[in-house]
Amino acid sequence: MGKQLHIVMFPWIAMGHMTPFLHLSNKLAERGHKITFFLPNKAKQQLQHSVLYPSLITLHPITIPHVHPLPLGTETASDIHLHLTGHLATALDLTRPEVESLIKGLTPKPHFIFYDFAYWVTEIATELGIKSVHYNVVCAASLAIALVPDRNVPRDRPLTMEDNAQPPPGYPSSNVVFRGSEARHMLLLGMEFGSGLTFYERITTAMKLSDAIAIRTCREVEGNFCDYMSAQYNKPVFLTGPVLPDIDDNIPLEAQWAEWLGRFEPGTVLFCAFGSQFILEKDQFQELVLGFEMTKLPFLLALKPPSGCASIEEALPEGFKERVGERGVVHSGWVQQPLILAHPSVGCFVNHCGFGSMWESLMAASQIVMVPQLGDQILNTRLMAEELKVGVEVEKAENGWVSKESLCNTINLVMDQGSEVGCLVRKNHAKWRQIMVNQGFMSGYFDTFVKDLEMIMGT
Ligand SMILES: O=c1ccn([C@@H]2O[C@H](COP(=O)(O)OP(=O)(O)O[C@H]3O[C@H](CO)[C@@H](O)[C@H](O)[C@H]3O)[C@@H](O)[C@H]2O)c(=O)[nH]1
Repeated sequence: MGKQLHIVMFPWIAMGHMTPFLHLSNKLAERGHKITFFLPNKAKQQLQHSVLYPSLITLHPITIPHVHPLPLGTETASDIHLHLTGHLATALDLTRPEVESLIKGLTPKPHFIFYDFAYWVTEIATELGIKSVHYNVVCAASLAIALVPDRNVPRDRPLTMEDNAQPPPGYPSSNVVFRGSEARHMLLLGMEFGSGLTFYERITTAMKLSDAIAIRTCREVEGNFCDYMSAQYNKPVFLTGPVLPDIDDNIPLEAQWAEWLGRFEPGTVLFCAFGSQFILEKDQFQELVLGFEMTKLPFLLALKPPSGCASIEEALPEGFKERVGERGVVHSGWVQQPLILAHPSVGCFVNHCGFGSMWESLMAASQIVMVPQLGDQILNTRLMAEELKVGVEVEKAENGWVSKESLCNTINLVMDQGSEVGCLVRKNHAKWRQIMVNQGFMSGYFDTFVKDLEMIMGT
């Protein structure tokens, strides 16, 4: 090993950001590097068990100041409704004096600060002679389409759908784009996101001020988008690869799922999960579960109760349980997604194509059906369905509604052994999976990433 690096991690205070920053920390610590990770106290309690190298990784709590109108005690995005998130960004900015004094007190002096939303840490870093790396945990395509200097986001008026219809000049794909009313997902760019900045201003400023941009992706899948980012910001773009946590062989799949999945033939069960964030409306939830019922295949759905419902039981359509019997399970708790995907009975993974699930689906053997909800998930889905052609996106109505027929037909399309589309995506997926699971693929990325860091350290 080369020199031991000391790296400060300061991610946006949302689980969807802190978790992948912690996976990255574990990989760096595995190679002997030291990590100081700043995060709110409650998140520290939640994430402590995921620290694999406690002698090298220190989770350091920071105090999130109260900002009106956030509820008292708010510490992370999970504590609040989406529309309040801008105020949480203001609270993040108010941690600056504490963060500054903590960084100044660290020994040995850190070599790097990794951050995403707290653009101002670069000023602290520059003053202390520390390099700053803007680490991105979403796909390069979503950065390239929305968060580059060449995208025009006017300051003097709200964004319109017309502003968003076209990707920025030189954007390298005509497939990985928003279609029709999906452009509404870009309206967020012009909205205030803490301390009087728009979301666009916050993130592009954060990237402009960095010494390097790092992205949790790989060149094979997103090389053209990474090159575009590098040209737009005129700085190096380093890739970490997917950085998926290793499966711990000592922790088996929970007995209830191992037993239930074990009842079915290999490759026949549908598994569905929509990540940690999104909550469906009740009518859409019911329509989707009816779509699974229509397939006549066994299914395990790990879904949150829809909005306005305290439990899954309360949300299920009338007579659903009696009709599907033992063939279908709708579970509202957390399941071990990677272990379920590794089970031989699972034949199809119906998912929202969050960035974590996207990589996990590529590494799994099952067919892939995608029902994206949020902006980056739509672009991930286009990447998978249109560029790599490894899965199929469920067709939606213009208002975003997914009908039971549409879901059922798409599942049948990939599960039917004779279907042309099913064969094509199976073949392409097998090819990509082979690349990803190849010994040395992930570690190769990581070795290069560490070398990249060492290279800019001396500049
Ligand atoms: O019951 C569950 C549900 C999820 N997971 C795991 O949780 C992670 C979920 O991550 P992801 O697929 O990225 O979904 P979200 O948590 O919804 O991701 C948020 O963060 C991502 C970036 O990190 C964005 O791409 C998404 O749009 C955003 O919703 C994955 O590793 C899953 O294996 C489980 O283990 N069990």
